[in-house]
Amino acid sequence: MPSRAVMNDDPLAAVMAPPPDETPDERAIRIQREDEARRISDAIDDAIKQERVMQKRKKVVKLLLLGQSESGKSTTLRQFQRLYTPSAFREERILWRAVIQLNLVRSVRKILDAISDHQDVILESTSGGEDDYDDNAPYVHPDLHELKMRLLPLRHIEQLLIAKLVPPGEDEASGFGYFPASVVAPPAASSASMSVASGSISSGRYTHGYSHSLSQRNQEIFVRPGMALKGFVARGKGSIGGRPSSASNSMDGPDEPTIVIHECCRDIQALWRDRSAREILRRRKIKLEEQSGFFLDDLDRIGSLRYLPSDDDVLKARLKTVGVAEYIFELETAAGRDSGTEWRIIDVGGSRSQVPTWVPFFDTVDAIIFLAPISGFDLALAEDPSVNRLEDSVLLWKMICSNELLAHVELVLFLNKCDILDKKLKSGVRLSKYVRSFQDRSNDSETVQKYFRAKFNAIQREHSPAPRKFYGFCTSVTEITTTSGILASVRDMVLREHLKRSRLI
Ligand SMILES: Nc1nc2c(ncn2[C@@H]2O[C@H](COP(=O)(O)OP(=O)(O)OP(=O)(O)O)[C@@H](O)[C@H]2O)c(=O)[nH]1
Ligand SMILES: [Mg+2]
Repeated sequence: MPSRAVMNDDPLAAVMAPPPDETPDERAIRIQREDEARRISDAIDDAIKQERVMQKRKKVVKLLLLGQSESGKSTTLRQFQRLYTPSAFREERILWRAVIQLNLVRSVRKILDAISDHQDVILESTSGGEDDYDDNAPYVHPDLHELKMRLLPLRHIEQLLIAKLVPPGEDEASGFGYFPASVVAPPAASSASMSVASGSISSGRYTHGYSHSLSQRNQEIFVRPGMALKGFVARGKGSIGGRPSSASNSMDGPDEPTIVIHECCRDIQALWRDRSAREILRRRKIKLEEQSGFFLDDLDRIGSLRYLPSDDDVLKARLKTVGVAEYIFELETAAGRDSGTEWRIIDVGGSRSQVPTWVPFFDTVDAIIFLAPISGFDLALAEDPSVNRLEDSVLLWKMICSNELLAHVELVLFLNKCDILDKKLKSGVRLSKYVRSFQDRSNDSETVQKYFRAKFNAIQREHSPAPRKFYGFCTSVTEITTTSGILASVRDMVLREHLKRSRLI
């Protein structure tokens, strides 16, 4: 037994030492307590060891979502969450209300701005003409100016919603101007495999001269992963990319935006149905219904004081991503060979300035889902009106296919927004006007999808450093049923290839 003097050198031993006047009974109780503490401590150590072993055994699959801005990356992530962590998705639906309200209010403002810039059309009014809207839509309001005045409170609501969603001091949104979806970009040099026409764009359709002030007034609201102030929070585990925070979105009762939107509902409806307003939009080539975050046809629901976003609403909401974020999914609905797999899905911002931020993830991913929105063949990039969206997608696809770091990474192509493509083609827009190499093929959705699939496949074959399989899907990722099936196939394929690779290693 160490002497008292030696023990005093060790302050811990001094504290732990039994009291000098301990009785035999006290000693027995103390020893019993110490044994119990040791048993608990050993159990904790064992649990930690077991956890480490589990971590080592756990399959981690990394999936990267790539594609230009508005291609549908974050929507695909939301679909993934809806499918595999449904309770988290359901819980978060209410948090999207403010985003959807802002999307709605912005659509209203686009109409009001267009009206302000086109007084002449209001005075002319409209009778007949080549309407591409519902002919039964009543000419509701004889005085659009009066309507505009009545909708003024929405300006304040827009500011309120922005303040609610964007953290203070975050002013980068000003760098992202809105650009009308009907704008046609003059394509730059045609891409090698798919020539995008340049000469066929009539000056009438090339309308990107849309007033500068208007584009500034329509900055897109974005979410920066990791923004944890009062705006958006990109939580890790099981949470969704670009999800709004709950801080100011309680179900306690209708908040100010909900009340004001409810009160303005009839006037918004009148504005949206008004023939003069529709004529102005038509002349300006503004097709709100084809733009992201279009909710004007859902006013009855969204204008309700008790509005709770549906799954479809959450998938249709538009919230731009800036930056990169990794989301960890432990699948709630895991089954069979999926159990124990941890999915890490990386969502990136797709606008041009953000492409360099993708690269650091290239050497650790198992698979990439690349989204090419093929409905954008007649549109310009929001961030660069001189670049055609389809051409930009082709160039990005080529860049990804040819990248040496990705030579052995599985590439899955989503030719996305097929629903919009279908509507566009049915409305009479001819693909051959924009994509010359399409020539005189039939202008129907099926032929067009087949054509794009073949072109993107050819690019992959030509540019991949090593041969690889082509996984190409025609998708509309806002649609629930079709997307569920496709994501299940992708999940199985990625997992299968991942397992094969781990066995090889
Ligand atoms: N109709 C239709 N809309 C879609 C489709 N895919 C995405 N969208 C909508 O398009 C908008 C843009 O989609 P996002 O998922 O935000 O696009 P993103 O690629 O994440 O864009 P960034 O964050 O800017 O890089 C959203 O309002 C979506 O609801 C589709 O297949 N069909
Ligand atoms: Mg996004």
